[in-house]
Amino acid sequence: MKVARVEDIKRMDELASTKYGISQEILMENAGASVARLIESFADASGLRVVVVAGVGNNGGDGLVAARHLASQGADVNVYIIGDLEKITTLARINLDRIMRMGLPVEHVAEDISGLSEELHQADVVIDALFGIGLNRPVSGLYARVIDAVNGSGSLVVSVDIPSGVNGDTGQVMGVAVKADYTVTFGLPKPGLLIYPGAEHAGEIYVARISYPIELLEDENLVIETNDPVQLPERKPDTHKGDYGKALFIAGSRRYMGAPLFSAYSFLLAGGGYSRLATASNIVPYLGSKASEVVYEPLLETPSGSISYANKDRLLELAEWADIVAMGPGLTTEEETLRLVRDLVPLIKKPLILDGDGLTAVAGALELIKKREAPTILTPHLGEVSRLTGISVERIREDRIGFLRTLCRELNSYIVLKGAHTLVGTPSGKIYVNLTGNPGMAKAGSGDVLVGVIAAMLGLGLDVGEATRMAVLVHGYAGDYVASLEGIDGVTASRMMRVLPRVLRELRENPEDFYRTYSLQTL
Ligand SMILES: NC(=O)C1=CN([C@@H]2O[C@H](COP(=O)(O)OP(=O)(O)OC[C@H]3O[C@@H](n4cnc5c(N)ncnc54)[C@H](OP(=O)(O)O)[C@@H]3O)[C@@H](O)[C@H]2O)[C@H](O)CC1
Ligand SMILES: [K+]
Repeated sequence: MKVARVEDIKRMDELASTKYGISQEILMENAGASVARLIESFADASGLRVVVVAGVGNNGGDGLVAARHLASQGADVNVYIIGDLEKITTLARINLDRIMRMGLPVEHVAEDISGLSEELHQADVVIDALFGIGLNRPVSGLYARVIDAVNGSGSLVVSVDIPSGVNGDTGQVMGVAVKADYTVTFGLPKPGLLIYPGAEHAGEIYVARISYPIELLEDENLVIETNDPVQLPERKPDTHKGDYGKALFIAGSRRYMGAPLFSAYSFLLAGGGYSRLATASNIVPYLGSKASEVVYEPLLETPSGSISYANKDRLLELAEWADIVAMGPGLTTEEETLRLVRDLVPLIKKPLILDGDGLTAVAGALELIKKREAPTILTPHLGEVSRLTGISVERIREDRIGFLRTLCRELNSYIVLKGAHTLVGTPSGKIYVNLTGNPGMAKAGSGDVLVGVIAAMLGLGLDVGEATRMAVLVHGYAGDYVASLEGIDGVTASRMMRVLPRVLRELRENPEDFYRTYSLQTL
């Protein structure tokens, strides 16, 4: 499903009326009606005590339309308007007029919110229609007090379009924000509903169809979309291991033995063909006993047990043999090893996955990545991408998607920006918001499994963009699968690795289960 930023929605609105003659009034009527419809789907409207908290913009207008629909179904609706009535929009004014003529109790809250607070506590349902995509500054004063009162009401809260106070594009809370049980968003989901903390404020998201033409909903100019599964290529009967990708993993050290194991073995468990692990010779016997299907290339070590620079030529030979190269997991930050990584990055003429210490090696030396011809996939978490670019985590959090789009273009790379939710960016500036995964996965080793799965998706024959985003989806799905079996605290890299084959079988045989679990509901 496409995801629409505020600017996208404004363009869609413009086109809806200029190109199709679909007026804002029609859109508002459908929007408000969809909010009422959601509420009627879980509660009998007659006698239902509903409090609508409406701003003076069109978000408020939607709330007033919902008030009218619910009242006409017999609900007991009280409406509170917050804001300067001099600035009320035309459409909000028209709908305010309609409900007043219907005799609905409407109160304009200027300063004292005691009446409103009392009503909020008595309400069965509160409709939050203060701000939507028009939020353009931190919430303060009376609005902040009203939002606190809504959050403290203990009533079920339905937010109109976006929980008021959440930035629709970035998911940041602008001072204070409504914590909703449900959000009914119009036309297409906004990024801020899918990125934390906005995602946490949205509750269950329903995407309401309000009669935008399909062409607008699927417009190629919409650069963000939810990360939906791609069709996995069939494993043909008459094939041999080389057909599913020959992957070279340059990983591990005497200190980190799990990382190379998780990445090289996950590749095989996610369908990869030939897994070759070039690692510190000292740990090969141990790893060999853990994963005998992996082929090992013992490497010369530094005194502290990291991969030494002397291996450079041998590694370039191995890269020639491979279809895919992954470099970084568990390498350590020993200077000699980082120098080796920096020298290898521009010389490896195959798709290269850079993770963990491999990213540390190129931090501040991004031209090494820019001058690569073969595809590059980077898999940083927030801290790593901050080190990589020198931009603070706080700055990145202000606009993750904008930051990622710029970085992918600059580095001509596919970048997995791990987090909640993980984002996948492509060099052409497309962004995929991944909806699988859970906080239990934020553990050592989890990222190493992802490296192996990306290599496996490439080995299965997906193109780089599809392979990267499908791997992120599979990885999160595996994490959710283990969390459902073991509880969220039991999600470990080895458990995730073990369930990879089952997750792939699920995606091959029952993709509808995926959609049922992860797709945003439409209304
Ligand atoms: N195309 C659609 O998706 C449809 C959208 N609809 C609904 O319309 C809103 C957007 O309505 P809009 O009037 O543009 O803005 P809001 O209602 O979100 O905000 C109202 C005004 O509030 C002011 N504002 C912004 N931030 C703050 C703040 N922190 N404190 C106080 N006031 C604030 C701002 O006006 P200013 O003049 O003060 O800047 C906003 O304009 C959309 O979300 C949907 O719900 C249509 O009804 C259906 C189709
Ligand atoms: K709202």
